[in-house]
Amino acid sequence: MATLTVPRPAATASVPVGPMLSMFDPVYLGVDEFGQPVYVVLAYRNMLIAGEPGGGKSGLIQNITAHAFLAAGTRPVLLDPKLVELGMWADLAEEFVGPDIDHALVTLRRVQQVMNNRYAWLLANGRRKITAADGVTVIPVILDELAYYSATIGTKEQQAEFIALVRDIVARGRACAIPVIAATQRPSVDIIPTSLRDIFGFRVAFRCTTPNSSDIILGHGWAHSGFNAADILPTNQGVAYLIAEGGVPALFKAAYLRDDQINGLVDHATWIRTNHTRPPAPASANALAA
Ligand SMILES: Nc1ncnc2c1ncn2[C@@H]1O[C@H](COP(=O)(O)OP(=O)(O)OP(=O)(O)O)[C@@H](O)[C@H]1O
Repeated sequence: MATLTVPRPAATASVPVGPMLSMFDPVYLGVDEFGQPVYVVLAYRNMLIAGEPGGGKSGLIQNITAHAFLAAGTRPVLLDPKLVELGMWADLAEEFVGPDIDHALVTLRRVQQVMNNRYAWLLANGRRKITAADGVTVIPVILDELAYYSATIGTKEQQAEFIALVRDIVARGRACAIPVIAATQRPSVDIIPTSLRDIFGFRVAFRCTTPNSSDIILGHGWAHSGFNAADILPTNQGVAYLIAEGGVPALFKAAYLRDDQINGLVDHATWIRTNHTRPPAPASANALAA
């Protein structure tokens, strides 16, 4: 049974930064109701994040993305139809997919192939899962707005293939260091059927409009037992329920990175990953915005 890791570090404990971080380390998400830090280990678990627009999903995704890029031995794959939520990391990503279903499908097929290769390697070595000691890169697949690819753009066949690929990577990726972190602002059964929801080891419910949507994320019956994301005030952005497989939902407030802080982290990650500083924005981009 997975449980939330909420360590209480000594006052003198230092924060691991830069190349010492690993995707096998606990990822900092924010603080719980008692002001204690909330960490989760994502190398072997997938995370589903859902809630109404403006609740704070992208803020949480940003924390996880920053950890992924500051960690050594990761090749994050990003899918962001809005472009701007994860776009600042695009140059460092293994692949960055915008609002393009063909690109999304090609990318996920590639990830699936890597996953199949890793399973073949595990089988050949009589092993069942990849560990940090194997030195294999972790490929976090970070997806901001699942519903865009599964219900908004593309043909029915493309949407179905997209969902089948996500489902397969969520189901099999965790043993071979390919965790999926997926967000959606549409917590409804057509977007998150129970069979898909239940294979996400961690689920996060930001404010929802109804107790039913809250249950679609956390699991049936939690709203009735008092764990109801519809009770989170709209003004309390960043607050969410987190449930780990087999556990009980717990309220927490996600840490929030401002744009200038994200840019500072991108600069730092660029330096540690490429040994170069980040080039300034092209003049053409500035002209477009004028
Ligand atoms: N953890 C947080 N602490 C404080 N403020 C937050 C936090 N998370 C989000 N906010 C505020 O709420 C706004 C919306 O957050 P965010 O973009 O993350 O929501 P979202 O759920 O991703 O919305 P959408 O579905 O439209 O993308 C932010 O611009 C910020 O002002």
